[in-house]
Amino acid sequence: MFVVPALMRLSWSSWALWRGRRGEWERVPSTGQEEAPGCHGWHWPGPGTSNGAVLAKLQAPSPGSILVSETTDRDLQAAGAPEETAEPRAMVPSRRTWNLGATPSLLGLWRVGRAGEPQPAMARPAPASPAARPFPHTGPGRLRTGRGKDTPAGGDEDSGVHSAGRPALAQCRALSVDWAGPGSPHRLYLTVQVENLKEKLISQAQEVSRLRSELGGTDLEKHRDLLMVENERLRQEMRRCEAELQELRGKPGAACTGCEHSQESAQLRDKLSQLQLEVAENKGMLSELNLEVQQKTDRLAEVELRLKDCLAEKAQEEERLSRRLRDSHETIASLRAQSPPIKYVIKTVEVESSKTKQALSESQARNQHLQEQVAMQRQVLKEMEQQLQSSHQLTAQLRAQIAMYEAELERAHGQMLEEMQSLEEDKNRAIEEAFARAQVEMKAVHENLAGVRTNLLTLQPALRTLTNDYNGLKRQVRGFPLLLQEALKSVKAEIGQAIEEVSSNNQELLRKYRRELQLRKKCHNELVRLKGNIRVIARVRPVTKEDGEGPEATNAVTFDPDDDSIIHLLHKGKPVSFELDKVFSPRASQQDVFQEVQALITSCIDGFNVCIFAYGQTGAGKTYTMEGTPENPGINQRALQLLFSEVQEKASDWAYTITVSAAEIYNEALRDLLGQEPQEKLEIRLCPDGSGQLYVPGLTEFQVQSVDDINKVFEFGHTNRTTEFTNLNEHSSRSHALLIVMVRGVDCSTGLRTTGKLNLVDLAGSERVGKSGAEGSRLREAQHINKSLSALGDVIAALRSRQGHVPFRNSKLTYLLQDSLSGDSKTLMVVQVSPVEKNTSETLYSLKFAERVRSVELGPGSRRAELGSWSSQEHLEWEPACQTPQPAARAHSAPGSGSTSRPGSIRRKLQPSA
Ligand SMILES: Nc1ncnc2c1ncn2[C@@H]1O[C@H](COP(=O)(O)OP(=O)(O)OP(=O)(O)O)[C@@H](O)[C@H]1O
Repeated sequence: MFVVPALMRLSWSSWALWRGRRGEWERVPSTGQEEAPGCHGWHWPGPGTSNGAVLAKLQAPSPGSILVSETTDRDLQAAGAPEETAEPRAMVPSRRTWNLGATPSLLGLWRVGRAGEPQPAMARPAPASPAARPFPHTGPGRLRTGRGKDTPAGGDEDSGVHSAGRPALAQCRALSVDWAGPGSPHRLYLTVQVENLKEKLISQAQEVSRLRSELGGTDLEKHRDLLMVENERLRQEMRRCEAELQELRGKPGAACTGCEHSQESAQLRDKLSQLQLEVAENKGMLSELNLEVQQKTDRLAEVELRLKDCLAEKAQEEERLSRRLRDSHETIASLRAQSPPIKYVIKTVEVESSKTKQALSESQARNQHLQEQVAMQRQVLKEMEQQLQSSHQLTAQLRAQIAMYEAELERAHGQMLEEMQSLEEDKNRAIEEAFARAQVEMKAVHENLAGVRTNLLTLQPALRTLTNDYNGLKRQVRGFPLLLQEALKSVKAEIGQAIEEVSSNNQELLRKYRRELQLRKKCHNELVRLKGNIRVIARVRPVTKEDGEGPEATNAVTFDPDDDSIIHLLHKGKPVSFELDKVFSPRASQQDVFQEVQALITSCIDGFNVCIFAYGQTGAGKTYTMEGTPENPGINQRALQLLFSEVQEKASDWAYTITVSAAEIYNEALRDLLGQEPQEKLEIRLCPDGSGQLYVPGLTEFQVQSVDDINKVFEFGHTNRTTEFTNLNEHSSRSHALLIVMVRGVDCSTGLRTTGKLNLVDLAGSERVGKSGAEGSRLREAQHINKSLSALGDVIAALRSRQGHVPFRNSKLTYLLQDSLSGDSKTLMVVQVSPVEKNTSETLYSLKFAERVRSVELGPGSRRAELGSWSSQEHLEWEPACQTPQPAARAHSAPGSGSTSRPGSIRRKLQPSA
């Protein structure tokens, strides 16, 4: 880059030096239209020259007049070759800015003005603006020597110059007589040649710089950088592909033939194809770049060759010039040697004119001056040679740099090739892997396809069969409505028949069910009957704090561990045994007692009347057994609970209604415990419908649906009793309390109605108050109690002896319980026993009464004998004959055997009294 300015400086300085030394060069003003813009005329203002003599000087040049123009050697060549062209057309400077259409004439171009007298015709207007100037750096008055990169107007400047040949020496001779003079055309020609060479050097340097800039630094490096960036991108892309491949390899079942992997494989194939395309593009770009580099290299070599040629030509030209110079010197010497004619001439001239002598002396001086100039020019030439040498060195350096750049380019190219090779290998490897994987997947797909084909082949017969079946079914479907109608008809007939059968079966089953129900009832009834329609059980309460302490509070009751129907009583030191249906010790729970009762509850639901009453002296535990406590309820509560649960179990077939009434008999007066007026005495009457049923007008009846309702009823009755009597405990001991439960059922399927009545009776205390000498109200109470209890005994005795007349009306109690003590009714008497010594007399009488009741039922033969009427105190005053405890026979012993089976039985003891 620094070559061109250096050369330009060198060129300009040489001209400036030349002019500065001479101080005689002046610019020729541009003149007229013959001179194109940019043509600067310079003339040598020799003495005695005129405008009109310019052409004559050119045609017959004389010393002191010269034109230096910014022309090429071709211009000068054309100018110095009048024999070749009639008009000096080639004098037109070969700049493109010249108007080549207007061919200047020698007269216009080679006009020489006198010093200090510029010719208007030769004046050339200055460029309008710096931009209009072909070389802006060259101002007016400055000699412009560089041609720059301006294209020659003819387009064949270089070739034209060299091919057409430079002006021959003969031509120069023809143009100038004084070849050796300082202003001779020959010297001018040489000077111009030197300038042309300089220009060529500058041009070559510029060309070299341009090539260097084109080849080395900028574009190639940029391209190389671009390629490196592209390579880096391709590397990253390849690494990413490798990572993806690695990831695909790492995935389990990556070789499977799933759609996802196929898609990934396709994507990879696409990427690979893209990479291949990019590699191909890069290859193409690289080849283009290589081609360009090769072209640039060729051009560089061509320029170098041209430079060499120029140098060679320059050397030849210098040699030729030196040869010419020598020839000129020799010619001058030979001319000088030809002294006679010269002397003759001189003498002639001296003779002819002193003026000529003067001109000769001036010419000699001028010749001397030209010689000095030639010497100076030689010096300049030497300097220029040195400069040329330095430019050679620069050229060598540039070549070295170019070589270095080429090496670097080669290295980059090699690297790029290596990277391309590496990328190619990676690409091939990836392609191979992808291809292998694709092959595996394709193989699996083929296998699947083969399997599918096999299945298809095997399915085809099945498909045919199915098609046949389908067609058959289609035909069947077409006829299906008819078939359906027929089938429906037959099915309807079958269903009707089945319904009839089922209906008849149901009727039969219903009949059987009813029969079975009746049978069950009968069996149950028979079971109860076998157990005894009147069953007697005893329950001994435990010793309580109320019994006190001491000998009177000792236990006088014992039990047979092997027979739960025997109870032993130690009375006045003598043991007395009694046999009942069951004896419960003090350890027996309420549930144990209730288990003996629950069969009667079932009978009540079946439509039987049931009567359960507790008998015993005051404080023996009657109320506890019947009512119990809230925490441990007695027979009443449990019976009703069982009643509700049984009713709910049968709710699907039976609709039951349960009603409850509560009454009290005190001193033979019947009172409603649930009524609004509990003090009102009620009467027992026969139903007016003639059914023989009894009813109590005014007795309140509550319908209950749950145990809670029952509890409310009990609470209400208890409240009535409390309100009526201040000493409830005392009163309750002297009255009979009755809970009357009516169970009415309807068979939902048959409409059969059943009615069962459950009487739960807590009798008054049975102690012998009358024998103890009680008086007044106590006596009256005792009499009523004894009367009612005796009446109960009479009724029971009459029932078990199956007498035609049962004295129910002897007391309010038996009268009210009439329907529950007759017929198929079931009766259970619970004899409550106090275990302590002080109550043994009352216990003895209670047990006697119970045993009598039970024994009366047994033995039909003795029944009649026992059916005599009991006096009101008889059951209390009877003394057992058997003092020794004996095992008693069961209630269901064979009739007639009872009197003989057990010597100590009540019946036998009763016989004498009968
Ligand atoms: N089996 C038993 N277990 C525990 N305590 C009992 C038992 N039987 C009765 N008792 C208790 O004995 C006492 C008297 O009982 P209860 O009032 O039931 O006798 P009662 O025969 O009904 O008397 P009354 O004729 O005066 O009504 C009560 O405190 C009762 O709790």
